[in-house]
This record gives sequence, structure tokens and C-alpha cells, in this order.
Amino acid sequence: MGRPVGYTFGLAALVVTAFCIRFLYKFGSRDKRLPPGPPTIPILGNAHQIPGQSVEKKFKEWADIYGPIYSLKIGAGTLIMLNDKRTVHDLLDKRSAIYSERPKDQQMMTALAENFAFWDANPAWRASRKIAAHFVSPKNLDETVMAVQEAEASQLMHDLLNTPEDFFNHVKRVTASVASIVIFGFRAPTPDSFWATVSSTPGTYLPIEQFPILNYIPSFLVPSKKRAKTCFDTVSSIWVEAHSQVVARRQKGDHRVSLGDRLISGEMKSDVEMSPRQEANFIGTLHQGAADTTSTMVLTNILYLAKHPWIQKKAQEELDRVCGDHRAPTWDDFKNLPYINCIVKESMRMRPVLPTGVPVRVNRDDWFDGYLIPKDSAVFCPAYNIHMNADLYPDPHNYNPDRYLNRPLLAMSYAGSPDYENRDHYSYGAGRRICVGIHLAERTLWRLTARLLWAYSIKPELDEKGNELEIDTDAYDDGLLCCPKPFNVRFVPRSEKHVEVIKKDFEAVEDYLKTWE
Ligand code: HEM
Repeated sequence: MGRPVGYTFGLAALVVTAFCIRFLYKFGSRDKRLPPGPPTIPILGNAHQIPGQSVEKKFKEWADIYGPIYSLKIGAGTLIMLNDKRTVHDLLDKRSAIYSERPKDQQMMTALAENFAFWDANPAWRASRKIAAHFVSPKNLDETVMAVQEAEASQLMHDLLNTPEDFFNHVKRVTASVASIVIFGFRAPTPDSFWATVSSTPGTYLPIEQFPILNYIPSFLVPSKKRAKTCFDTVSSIWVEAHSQVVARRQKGDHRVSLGDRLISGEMKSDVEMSPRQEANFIGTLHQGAADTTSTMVLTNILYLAKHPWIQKKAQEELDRVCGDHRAPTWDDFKNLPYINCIVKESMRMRPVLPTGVPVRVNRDDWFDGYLIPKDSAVFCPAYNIHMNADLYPDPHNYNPDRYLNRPLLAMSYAGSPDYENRDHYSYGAGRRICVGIHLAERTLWRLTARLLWAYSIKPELDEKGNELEIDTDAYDDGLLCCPKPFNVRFVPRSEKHVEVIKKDFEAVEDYLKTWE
């Protein structure tokens, strides 16, 4: 005889309920085979423990508890954090063939659809990366744009002489201008010029990949979906405008040595065909990667130098020995001014612009140190965790450029070396996706730091009684980039002779700079 319908229905409901409870309980939980990590709760996993601010400090706290590799669960997603030199080298450098995709993220993919920094390691990414790497190679930079980059540094020194209180804007202008020259063949003469202000970001959005149920919310209830599309349109229209200005200039017969010029003329060709809009977004991506990151690092340098006058003195003794007071340093002095390089490295270690790094996605299941790294995990090289590890950098919270005295080379020499234990820092990332603009960034940072220290003593602001105000090296914005909050310092020229040279240097390049406008 068959069972009553009510009984069968009840049993089915019980099974479904049990299944749902088990599913919800398991959703967000950590598979036992994963690297360790903080306890999870159903559904959210660790999402509720991730703070909205200073997230890098929380990541570091967990690194202190769970060691060189740990995992976090965000709903269905897995984050893997690599906290020492060996784990980064073994996974991101040595196994880069599988650790080079970018995490899948629908809304980022809409907002940044033609930004190759967020593409998987596909043929189009390879083609873009190849051109970019070739164009911002040391050889090309030193052969084609060295003179104008030195001239830009001369303008910065002059701007600081005239309106030192405006130094944030001067620094932002010069780094944007340096990038614009290389990428578009145009410079930004003032902080409000078109070439100094191009940039936009998508803002916050729903974590759909980690919580797929969010996909079922109707689009009209999710403003971030619309925002992602608007972001793409806005950014794209800026780069298309920038690209068309290069085309228009060339049509007037004014051909320059920028990447844009070479692509438009066909002198350089992508292995994967690009439409004019894609070409515009490709070079725009480089500008976006270059401008704010570099200015942020220069501002960090200024902040930390103002706080540590004895470091300035040490650098200035070296500068005086090599350049005297009759000429400013140039890139040709790099080998003779090793302490400037130490200062650049130490600022990058103390305050990496992207403290948690930019994650890659592993494209298949992998095993490391007995742990499972599941396919599609987002794998982080959080520079802050590594840089604040006292075993790797003794007394890590102390700003001490001397720790780099025995590492006189530029960052790429260490990042590309198999001797991973000797690596200087991780502020440019690691593996196949390491910052493609590293050579340009290193040159700009060194040049500007050397010039600043040669020309000025950077001093704290004075209060109304003439006492120096305290410099707060912890006052940083909590945005996408780790940038110092607005602060005040004084740029005191080192002598009358230095002032004379600053003025003369600028006079000598003023007309030449105009040819790049
Ligand atoms: C101080 C200055 C800079 C810092 C700190 C910096 C930092 C970084 C970091 C951390 C990444 C992610 C690397 C990874 O995924 O492991 C990155 C990627 C990138 N950077 Fe930079 N960057 C700087 C300057 C530049 C410059 C000057 C350019 C352009 C000329 C540039 C263009 C890019 C691009 C296009 C990517 C994406 C690379 C890819 O996904 O293949 N960056 N940068």
C-alpha cells in the first residue's frame, strides 16, 4: 500500500530543508585542504571580518597568526594571501603559467572592459603587454625621452621655488606630464591642463562572483551595474579624445616619439588587431597606471623626508660630493648617488601605493606545501604583509633607507632575479603581471627625489610661534591608492647658488618644453 501523500510531502520538505541548511552551512566555509585562516561563518565566510578601512593591517594581523600562506573565504570565493618571499617566488614567479589571469568580476569587466591590466592572460593581453614593455623599456626611455623628462624635473624645481605651498599639484602635474609625453607626445604645462587631469574609477559594486544569488537582483535595483557602464563610457571617451588629439597633431605634420605616435603611424603594431577605440583605451590604460601611482610615491617621499631630516642630510652630503652646488643631478649620476635609490626603495617599502597588491587568478587546482589552491582563487601578493615582516625587514616600522645600502640596483633587477631572498620590495607586484611601467616609474622617482634633495631642504610647517609642527606619517587616505592626506611642508632652497641654478635650468628648457605642448 502506498504511503499517504502528506507523509511523502513532509519527507521531501525535510530533505530539501536539510539540504538547504547543509548548503547554507557549507557555503562560505573553508575546505579542510585549503591553507589555514580565520574561522568562517555560514554564507559570509570571512567577509564580515574584512574591515572597510586599513584592510592591509587586518591582512597583516592574520599573516602573523597563520604564517606565510593563509586563506579567506568570501561566500563562494577563495582568497589566498602570500606573505613571504618564498611563497611569492614559488607561486607567482615560478608557476606564472597558471598564476597570471585576473579574477573574474562582471562589473569590473564592464567598467574596465578595454583596460588590459584587468584582462586574463589571453592573446590580446600578451599583445598589449608586449608593446608596452617594449616602449617603456630602459633603452627606449633613455634614448627617446630622457631630455624632456629631465626638463620636466627642472620645471618642478622652478614651480616649487615660486609656489611651494602648491606642491601637491606640482607633483601631480609633473608625473602626469611625464607619462603623457611618453604615451601621447603631449605635456601638461599646468595642473589643470587636459593632460594632467585624465582619470576615473568605477567605485564600489556588488560582489556577484562571491555571492551569485546577487545576480538575480533586477538590474534596475543595482545602481553599480549602471555605474560600471557609465565608468567605461566616461573613461573611454577621455582616451578617445586624447587619441584623436594625437591623430590631429600628426595630420598637421607634427610627428613625435610617443607610443601613440608609433601606433598611429604603424611603426609599432599589435599582434592582435585593435580598433581605434581599443588603441585609445590601451594607451589610456598605461597613462592611468602611470600618473597617480608615481605622484603618490613622490608625495610619500616628501612626507617621510620631512619627518627624517638626518636622512636628507646624508643624501645631501652625497649630492654635494658628486654635483656640488653648480649643477643639479641627472639620470647619468645614478651610479654615483646610491643613497637616492635607497630612499626611493625605503619609501616604497614603508608605504606601497597598492598595499594589498592586485590579485591574480589561478587557472587550475594547484597544490603548495600540502595545501590546495583551488582553481579560480584570487591570489594576493600583499606588499604590506611582506614589507612589515620583521624576519625579512628588521625593525620594519622604522624608516631606514640604510637597509638598502647593499642593494644598489633598480627594482626590476631584483624582481627578475632567481635570488628571491635578496629582493628589495614588492610594491610593483610579482610574476608575469608585475608592473609593466616599472622602468619609467623608477626613473621618474629617482630623478625627482634626487632633484628635490639637491635643491631643497624639506622642513615641517611652522606654527604662529615659529615652532615646527609635528609631521604625521600615519595620515594616509584609505582609497584605492595609499596616498598621504594633504600635509604642509616648507621647501627651503639650500643656498642662493642653488636658486640661481634652478632658475637657469628652467630658463634653458622653457622653450624646449613648449615644443611638447
Ligand atoms: C610608483 C609607480 C608605480 C607603482 C607603485 C605601480 C604598481 C603596480 C602594481 C602593484 C601593479 C600590479 C602588479 C601585479 O599584478 O602583480 C601594476 C600593474 C600595472 N602597472 Fe604599475 N605601478 C607604477 C607605475 C606605473 C607606470 C609608470 C605605468 C605605465 C607606464 C604602469 C602601468 C601598469 C600597468 C599597465 C599594469 C598592469 C600590468 C598587467 O596587468 O599586465 N604602472 N603596477
